Formats: sequence, C-alpha cells, structure tokens
Amino acid sequence: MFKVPDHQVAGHMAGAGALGPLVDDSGHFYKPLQSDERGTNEVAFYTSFSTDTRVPDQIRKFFPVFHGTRDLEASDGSGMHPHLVLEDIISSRINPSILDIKIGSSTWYPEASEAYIIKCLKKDRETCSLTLGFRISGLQFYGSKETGFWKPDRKSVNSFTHDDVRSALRKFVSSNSPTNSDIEPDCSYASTIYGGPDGILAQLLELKLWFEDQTIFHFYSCSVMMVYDKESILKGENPNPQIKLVDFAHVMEGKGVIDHNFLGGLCSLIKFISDVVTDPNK
Ligand SMILES: Nc1ncnc2c1ncn2[C@@H]1O[C@H](COP(=O)(O)OP(=O)(O)OP(=O)(O)O)[C@@H](O)[C@H]1O
Ligand SMILES: O=P(O)(O)O[C@@H]1[C@H](O)[C@H](O)[C@@H](OP(=O)(O)O)[C@H](OP(=O)(O)O)[C@H]1O
Repeated sequence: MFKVPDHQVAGHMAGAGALGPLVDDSGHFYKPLQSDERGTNEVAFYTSFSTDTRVPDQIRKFFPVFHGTRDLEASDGSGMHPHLVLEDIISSRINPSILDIKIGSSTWYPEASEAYIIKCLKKDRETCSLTLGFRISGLQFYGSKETGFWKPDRKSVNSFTHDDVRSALRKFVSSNSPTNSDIEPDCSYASTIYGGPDGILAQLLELKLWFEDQTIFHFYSCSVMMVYDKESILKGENPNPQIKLVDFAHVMEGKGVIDHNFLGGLCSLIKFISDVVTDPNK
C-alpha cells in the first residue's frame, strides 16, 4: 500500500495533483523521475555509483541503497510513472528530528543553460548558499508529545539569515521547545548527537576525507540529511544520529577535479557544527 511520506521536509511533495514521492511498509522510498533530464540523470548517477568500484565501502553508508526503478501509479493521478526505488532513510524512526541541508555555494553546474543558471543564482543569492556555502532546505524538529514538531514552511526556511541557521543548528540538539523563540536553545544533546565517535560531526568528517580525494563526481544541488530520534534519548536509548546524502539530479562527472563546491560547503557546515559542540553555551 503506497502512501505519502509522513516526514518529508523539502523538495517536490505529493499532494492534490502534485507529483511527489511515496513510501510503503517495506522500507522503500519511491521518488518519481522528474520528466526532464533530471530524472534520467538521477537514475544514471545511482546506477553508476552503485557499481563503481572506486567508491570505498565505508562511503556507501552515506547514500540511500538503490533498488532500481519501478513503474507505479503516480501521486498526481496522471497514471503509471517510473520511480526510483530507494532505501527509506526515515520511516523506521519514531518522531524523527530532520535537517535537509543543500550543500555548495553554487547549485548550478557550469554546463547548465543560461536560464537555469540565472534561476539558481538568484536563489543562491537570496538564501545563505552564496555566503555560507550551504543552505537549510527544510527541517522538522520534534519537541515533545505536547508541542509536536517545529516545521517552518518553505518560504520561512528559504529566508533564514546566518543567525537563523546558527540557531537552527543549536535547536536541532536542544531539549527545550524548538517552537518557542523566546527560549534560548540549551544544546544539551550536542555531545550525544553531534559529538562522539558515532556522532554527526565524526560522520561529516569521514565524508569530508573522501571529498578531499574523490574526483569522480561533482554533486551540485545535493543535500546532506541529518536525522536522529529525540524520543530515544528521553528513554535512555540510542538516538542513532545519521547523515545521508540525497538528491542526485544534478550530479556531473568530476573529470579528475575535486568537487571544491561541495567540499567548501561541507567544511563550512562542519565549522558551524563544531562550534556548537565546542561551545554549546555560546
Ligand atoms: N531516501 C529517502 N528516504 C526518506 N526520505 C527521503 C529520501 N530521499 C529524500 N527524502 C525526503 O524527500 C525530501 C526531498 O528529497 P529530494 O531532494 O531528493 O527531492 P527533490 O524533489 O529532487 O528536491 P528539490 O526540489 O530540492 O530538487 C528530503 O528533504 C527528504 O525529506
Ligand atoms: O528551494 P525551493 O524553494 O524548494 O525551490 C526548489 C529548489 O531550488 C530545487 O533545487 C529546484 O529543483 P532543481 O534543483 O532540480 O532545479 C526546484 O525547481 P523546480 O520548481 O523547477 O523543480 C525549486 O522549486
């Protein structure tokens, strides 16, 4: 039985007459192929990535597992449509806190059309991408049974300033309510979620090491998803903080050159997160 995902935070969403992803009970996430070259490009990326022996095994855990493509009844009611069949990186979690962070100061690739470059550059300028090297694309933070989720709409997230980004990265790991802007985030989960040998910072640093070396792919407009279960912390269980890369519609060949656009953004994100870990009371 296919349904609209409960916890999607960004991107094209399924809805009345809108084409968007679906999930089922088997732990799969079905992303409809976008009708232009974005769809075929994303399939080509997953196909080549999953068979490329140059990709180290320990790096594969940062990508959703790819199970090919499948024709499904599209969410917009337009009939059968091809979908990427991906590992659902969220569905096994209860009340997950999620951040979708689009990496790179430039979301457009050099070979793109003038019209596409203009569209992306406008967005990169209006958001934090150009100045920070990344922008928050979407988020949902779990507060408690009483407050539920903080899930600001797309327009508010796109207008985040540097201070808003800093504050969001603190709220993500705080025990107090994310919805109440008068309360200073306490960052009391910073060491559990960001820090430690299995924390988000360690994972980002491992990914960075690969990006310092790999010249196979250039990941334009790709996101790092960060996710954990806040309720598990409250129960004294492992909140299982994880990063995963998603959205490969604009991955280009690296042609022997490092992906300095992605690497720069990743370094900037790492610095923001290390600041929270080093000085949670700032
Ligand atoms: N494998 C996955 N498992 C679970 N959720 C996912 C997965 N991939 C993506 N998502 C959810 O869907 C959202 C959008 O994903 P993605 O960026 O791939 O879509 P898109 O429509 O191409 O986005 P955009 O409009 O930014 O290009 C993510 O923010 C996340 O909430
Ligand atoms: O950041 P927002 O406000 O969610 O805006 C979307 C975002 O910039 C996507 O990256 C873009 O898809 P591409 O990267 O694939 O171009 C999409 O274009 P679209 O509406 O033309 O699909 C935008 O709507």
